[in-house]
Amino acid sequence: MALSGGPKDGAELRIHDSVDELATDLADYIAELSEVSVKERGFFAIAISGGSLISLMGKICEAPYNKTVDWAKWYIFWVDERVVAKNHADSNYKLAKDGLLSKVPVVPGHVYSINDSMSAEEAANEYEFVLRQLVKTRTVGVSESSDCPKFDLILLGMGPDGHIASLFPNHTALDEKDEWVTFITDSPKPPPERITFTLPVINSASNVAVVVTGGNKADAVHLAIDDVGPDHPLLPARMVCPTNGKLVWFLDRPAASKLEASEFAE
Ligand SMILES: O=C(O)[C@H](O)[C@@H](O)[C@H](O)[C@H](O)COP(=O)(O)O
Repeated sequence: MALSGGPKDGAELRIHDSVDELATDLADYIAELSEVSVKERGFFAIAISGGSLISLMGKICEAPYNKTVDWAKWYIFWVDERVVAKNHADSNYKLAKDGLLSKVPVVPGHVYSINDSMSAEEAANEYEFVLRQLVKTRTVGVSESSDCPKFDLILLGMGPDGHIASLFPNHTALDEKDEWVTFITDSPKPPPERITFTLPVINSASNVAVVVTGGNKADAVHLAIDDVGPDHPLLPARMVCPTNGKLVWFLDRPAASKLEASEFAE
């Protein structure tokens, strides 16, 4: 049974008894948002991360979703990417292509992978340029309160240190306010060179989901969600707070095991 609620800034928590149950709920959530966006805007602009998120999203490629989702209307982006060749084992594009995109009829021209023949800085600039063109045509929406793109859905994982996308604790990339896409060359999680959406872009989305499983992330989940006060480190995941959008945390029991909010305690 999923336990839902929202102790922090209107965020919704969906805590699941098993990873399988979480994966089904996540597929339902994505399919529903896709349907709403296609109905309202004619497109579904979705940005995905790397890591365990991709296998947790796997059910979206299975029945019934593989037949019911309007795949032709999907426009797919990466919240962050490692600066490696697209066929490299570390590539987030390769992970998603092998695990998801090769299994459903998405339109190849709607898959916005990062240019892998450039430096991190050039690739970030080019990705932002491409996004700006798509915002002009409204394929990707535009935020009412900033000049940022407004993705229909941004899907994030979270590391045990509380990083999301390629935004790591205490890194200067967290302070980036002007760029939509930035780059880092010193990622504490290998590989070191990455490009990433900035916080203003993540927080301009209509919907953001953070998908976290496993007891090794329970401390970070607690610090990201509970009312811990200023003496604790401000984790990047805690800075996810959509301005006009909706935030949902998908957690399994081990990841949620250190949450203090009484209604979520074991
Ligand atoms: O490219 C990356 O490294 C990711 O986009 C990163 O932000 C990931 O989502 C988290 O590190 C969680 O990864 P796991 O779910 O595998 O722990």
